[in-house]
Amino acid sequence: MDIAVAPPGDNRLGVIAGDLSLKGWSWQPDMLPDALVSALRAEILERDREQDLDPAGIGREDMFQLARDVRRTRISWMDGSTPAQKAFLAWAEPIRESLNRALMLGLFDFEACFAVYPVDGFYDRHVDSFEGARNRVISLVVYLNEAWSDENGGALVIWPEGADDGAVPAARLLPEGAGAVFMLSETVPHAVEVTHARRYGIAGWWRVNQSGDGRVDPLT
Ligand SMILES: O=C(O)CCC(=O)C(=O)O
Ligand SMILES: [Fe+2]
Repeated sequence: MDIAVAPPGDNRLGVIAGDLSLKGWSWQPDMLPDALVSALRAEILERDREQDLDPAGIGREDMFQLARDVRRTRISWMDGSTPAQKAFLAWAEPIRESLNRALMLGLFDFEACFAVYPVDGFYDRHVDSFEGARNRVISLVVYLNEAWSDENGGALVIWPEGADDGAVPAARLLPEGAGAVFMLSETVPHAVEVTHARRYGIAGWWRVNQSGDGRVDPLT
């Protein structure tokens, strides 16, 4: 069964592009359509129940290392093989096109994973782009939690672009269902505070093409 998903309205896409160029991040409450959130939530709950999730590391491939002192999450990469994933990837595509038009970023592909933070899960302050490669350019996080309150912890803390360690955060966002956060992957530091309730979401990244110098990108 296909899930019909209308693309986000043009105005919202314009606001996101404006926020990104002005301050490097954008918070969009209630951004995902209800039908899409329900389907994605059903899938992440199912994967959680079936324990079909892997401990997340830092970095990828040869740089991959488990780092439980930095990050405690379980993830499952999307491959577009379920109706919910297909609908989510289709929902993300016009955003890529719009960001490319507005900001001339040359975003080329998109990778995403389901992410479950167990009770006591967290992710220390970091930026999303790996050292040495300009692969991830824009980060997207969407939340699939049914209801969330401040006592649940698990807030996403965002610092201003390029802020140093002691800087005052720019925002502290509760992971409320259907909300979406956009960030410049290379320059916006962020962290997930310790969560006191199971916390469900998706993390995704739009990447630029790294082909050249004897390597073909994407690798798959
Ligand atoms: O779940 C969040 O709020 C942020 C996750 C994150 O920073 C990441 O996966 O890189
Ligand atoms: Fe991140």
